[in-house]
Amino acid sequence: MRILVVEDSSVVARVLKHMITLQIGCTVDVAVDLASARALLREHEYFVAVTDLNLPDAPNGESVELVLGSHTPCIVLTGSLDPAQRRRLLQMGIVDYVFKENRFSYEYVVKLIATLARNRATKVLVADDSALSRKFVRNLLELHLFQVLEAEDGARALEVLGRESGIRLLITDYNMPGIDGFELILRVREKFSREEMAIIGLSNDTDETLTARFIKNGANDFLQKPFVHEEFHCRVSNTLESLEMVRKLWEQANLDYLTGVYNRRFFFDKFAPQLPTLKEQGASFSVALMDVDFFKRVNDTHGHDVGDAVLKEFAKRLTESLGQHFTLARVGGEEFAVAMKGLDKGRALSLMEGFRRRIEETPFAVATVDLALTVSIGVAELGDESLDGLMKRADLALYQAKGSGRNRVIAS
Ligand SMILES: Nc1nc2c(ncn2[C@@H]2O[C@H](COP(=O)(O)OP(=O)(O)OP(=O)(O)O)[C@@H](O)[C@H]2O)c(=O)[nH]1
Repeated sequence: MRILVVEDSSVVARVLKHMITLQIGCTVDVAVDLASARALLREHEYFVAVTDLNLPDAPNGESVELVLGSHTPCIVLTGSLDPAQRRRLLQMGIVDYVFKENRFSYEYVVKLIATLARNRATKVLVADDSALSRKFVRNLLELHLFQVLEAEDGARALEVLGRESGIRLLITDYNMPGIDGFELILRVREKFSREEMAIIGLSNDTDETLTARFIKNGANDFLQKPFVHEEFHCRVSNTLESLEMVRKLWEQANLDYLTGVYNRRFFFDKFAPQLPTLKEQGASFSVALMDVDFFKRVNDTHGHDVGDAVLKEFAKRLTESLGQHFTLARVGGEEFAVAMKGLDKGRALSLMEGFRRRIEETPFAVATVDLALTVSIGVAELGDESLDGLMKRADLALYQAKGSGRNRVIAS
């Protein structure tokens, strides 16, 4: 990623270059006037250009025209801006403008660049029955490099959400034929939690209770139409920032910090409440509990770091073996559990036997050592018991596998 800074003040240019290089880790070129900016833009493709509005050879914002003319997203730095200039710059399609006031202004620029880089991978769905309104919102989002999808009503929005994975933000109008904004949010929240997707409501309805109603229905924020560019972008970026924060908290609570697989808490929270229904339906459900054999020796001989790397590799191999169908968690130090919905004892046993064999056949290449390791596994199929009871039976089977020589799978 390459960034262009067009700035005649050597102090400002140096500060910006330093901060961007340090915090974003990309190459920064500096142009001190329009002529050198033109030459650099000819030579390189830039992810974004941060440009001063007034340069010695371009006193009237010609640098903005130059940058936008080369299809490069443009952030404008300026000492001041009157309302007419502001309107003109926004119409031209700049990403944002920043006043050169203090160090927080430069921090804002760096944060904005980092946000733009993230936005490139962020999908946003816009649901609105007005084509004009959709286009307006799409343009604003595309200026900030989002991947934008559109739906002309609530039903189509649900269709898109069913077919496209990874949509992080839904922006929905209130008044739409068929499924309106409220109903759409309710339906979306049945499938997507607040950790998975953020929602912003829009409306030009003057009902002053709308904001609260949208938020009570599951939206994260609400915008009254018509809105100004700056407010739209602030709301979108705040909403996505809080989504990111909620997601991080969720990850800290539910994922194992070392291997990245689910943790014990997630495993029990997810499956304990499901067991009564699975029993009622007569569905097959098995669990496996596994433990790397003589793992203490790995730590004792090669050190804790190598032990950690083995656990990571073990979790990776197990994830690959299981595919999307089954759930894996690290439930203890070197102990992993697998939940296998739809598998009876026999099928669970053969799946685990395949995995045991693969561990035995392929040594772990960690740091400079090749470690031949094995795993013992206990399997149990759901009977008339709680998840605790089922896990205890799998644990007993694992204990038997250890006791009868290790490197084997035993079903209870
Ligand atoms: N490197 C590393 N080691 C861990 C971690 N958690 C637990 N352990 C180690 O795992 C080892 C478990 O050893 P034991 O329970 O005695 O069993 P074992 O050596 O695996 O032998 P068996 O299970 O009887 O085959 C201990 O040395 C723990 O310190 C971890 O997060 N990282």
